[in-house]
Amino acid sequence: MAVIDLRSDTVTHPTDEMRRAMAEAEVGDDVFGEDPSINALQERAAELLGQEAGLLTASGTMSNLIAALTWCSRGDEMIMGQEAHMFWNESAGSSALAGAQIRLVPNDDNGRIAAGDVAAAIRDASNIHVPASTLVCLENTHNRCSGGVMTPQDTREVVDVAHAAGAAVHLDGARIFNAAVALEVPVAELTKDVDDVSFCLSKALSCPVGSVLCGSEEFITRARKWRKMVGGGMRQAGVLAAAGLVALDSMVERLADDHANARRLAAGLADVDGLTVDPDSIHTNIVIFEVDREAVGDAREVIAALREDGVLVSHSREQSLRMVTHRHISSADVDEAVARVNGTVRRLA
Ligand SMILES: Cc1ncc(COP(=O)(O)O)c(CN[C@H](C(=O)O)[C@H](C)O)c1O
Repeated sequence: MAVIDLRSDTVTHPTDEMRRAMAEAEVGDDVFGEDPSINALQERAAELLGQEAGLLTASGTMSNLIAALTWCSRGDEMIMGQEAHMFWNESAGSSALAGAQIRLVPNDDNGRIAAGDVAAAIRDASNIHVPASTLVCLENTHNRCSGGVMTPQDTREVVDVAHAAGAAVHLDGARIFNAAVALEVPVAELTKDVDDVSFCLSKALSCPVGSVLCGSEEFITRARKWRKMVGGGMRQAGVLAAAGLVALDSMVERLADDHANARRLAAGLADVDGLTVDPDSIHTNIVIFEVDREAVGDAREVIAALREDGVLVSHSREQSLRMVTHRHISSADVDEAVARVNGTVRRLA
């Protein structure tokens, strides 16, 4: 039985076109700024996102950490949503390495944080007891909030409040192209107003490795040094950048297919006794659903049972599981996955 892997869009493999481009990539030593493929990707990414410059990093986690290191001094405070990936899934890097305290504000069901909540969280650093609020972090789309999207207006409202208080805004845009496709807006509409933004090449865009951090020339100059410090300086990594250039050319529009499959998946799961999900809440490629403990069982036991039946899912919160659609998941795979989930749930009930 073929396994249906819905754990994440991080499981995607490079396309044949990417592999050809990787093999033929023009390369150089990127520590000296001499890799033509990396330079082309960084310039292309910055232009697409309405920023001045870009920096290839090894991962979204590295990009987010470099943003914290660049904007924050030790003892500063970073404001972010209580469900932020930077708070839940990055090994406390911003605190451990950047020495910044994290201040949480509520996320709504879509993963948005409210400008009013950010304004209320800004600290009065003139008081000797109080840390300075130097960075506000956004996430679009939102991982733990079912792939929810922030609109350009949502983004500008938070940026205006942060800037009024002298804080910078970092956008964790791991899946920013999913947001742009779902909203049917140019990606720059979602990224041009923030102070820096990272997006992942290695998720739904299907590259084997990497993210690109974009911002002002001055920010990127400082970020490049922090990247070097954390060991992220790379040599002939143009073989990776070449895949990124292919991704930006060929893998963005198709994200709408992943979104349609996610809605199809949610509609199927909604009909399974013991599972709860609202198909109308699915806007991109992430489906988070609730498992009734009494009717079905503990979420982690359900993950194990689904694995036995050939469906791989990931854990989200308490009794919630997550499925993520991507280029290796067809609509037929979605229907087969729902049928298998039905069988598993009946077996456990
Ligand atoms: C919003 C966001 N920002 C940053 C990252 C980190 O990217 P990587 O370090 O995995 O490249 C992720 C990865 N998310 C991964 C996944 O979704 O499977 C896991 C949970 O880390 C992310 O979802």
